[in-house]
Amino acid sequence: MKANPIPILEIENLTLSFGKKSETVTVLRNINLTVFESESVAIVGESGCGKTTLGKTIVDIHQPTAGAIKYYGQDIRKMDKKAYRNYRLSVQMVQQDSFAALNPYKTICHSVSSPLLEHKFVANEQEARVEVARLLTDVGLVPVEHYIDKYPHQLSGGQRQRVLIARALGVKPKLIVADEPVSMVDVSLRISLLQLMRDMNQKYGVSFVYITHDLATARYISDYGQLVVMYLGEIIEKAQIKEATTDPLHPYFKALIQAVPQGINGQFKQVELPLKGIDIPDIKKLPTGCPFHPRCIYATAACSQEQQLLTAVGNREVACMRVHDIKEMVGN
Ligand SMILES: Nc1ncnc2c1ncn2[C@@H]1O[C@H](COP(=O)(O)OP(=O)(O)OP(=O)(O)O)[C@@H](O)[C@H]1O
Repeated sequence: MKANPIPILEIENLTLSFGKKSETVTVLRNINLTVFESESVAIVGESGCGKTTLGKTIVDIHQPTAGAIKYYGQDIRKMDKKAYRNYRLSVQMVQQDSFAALNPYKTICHSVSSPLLEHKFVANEQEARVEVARLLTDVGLVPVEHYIDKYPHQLSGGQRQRVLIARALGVKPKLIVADEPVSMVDVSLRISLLQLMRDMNQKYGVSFVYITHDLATARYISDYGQLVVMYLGEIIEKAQIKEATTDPLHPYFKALIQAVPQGINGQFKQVELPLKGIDIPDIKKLPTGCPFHPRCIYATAACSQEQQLLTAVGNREVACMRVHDIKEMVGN
């Protein structure tokens, strides 16, 4: 952690429900998270745990049912028009599906230059083209003339993701929420895209919130940043990325770490996961007490009745009442 880091975004006691009355589903509960300048935060968890919903809430596509989001200390719901516009430009989202995110009938130059012209980052189309060329170079789409006048279908998935990152960078954001940016990209190209986010983070100091179900990729995005583990709409562990992945504390996070394939002498070892069951409970019918207790090998009767909220354990936060007992039992 850098000395005196400045918070860009503070999410406070955020809850979000979809639907009305009897149909209500609470998808995010009690989320507290601060993202600092130049930090890359990785949000991990199984499918359906609420990662995308949280990402969309950060950019105000979804509005919280309770709680607040602050941008540089100001509640986004209480901002005047100018401050709100600045927040919307400064907090960008890069979606998972690059094909859907780009207009198939517009060239790359058009798609990347539109926000530049709309928000007056450039004076005219000529200037816009120069800036698009600079942005494409920045994200590694060189030589630029091979890409600038192409249509989305003429590029690969990895190249389209680079275009989306270029478009987001054009409006000089402070924070980019990248939702599974590499999941639809060939495995061979994933690391280079993660490296690009890392480079942009280092070159421009842009913070990233990197959403992924693939824990193995989370360690690639930064040396400086938090890892946030979600389970059924809640954060269950929050720690610095490096420390967290070498010493997971929550039993669910321990299982996630063990699920990451580990090659030993070129062979992949089949590991038995420390879970009672692999099925994720339905978010609409949450278990009583700790939501993880039906799958937890360390759960006691108390875990089915009471829920431990996220609590400081050393320099991280964990939502498990048995965390100290488990540490003693497994000896780490
Ligand atoms: N607009 C919506 N209306 C109702 N329910 C929704 C809506 N959007 C998401 N959900 C529900 O919210 C829950 C969390 O979905 P979300 O997409 O945020 O999860 P996720 O962790 O990003 O999953 P994945 O990794 O599969 O994308 C799911 O049960 C989903 O069905």
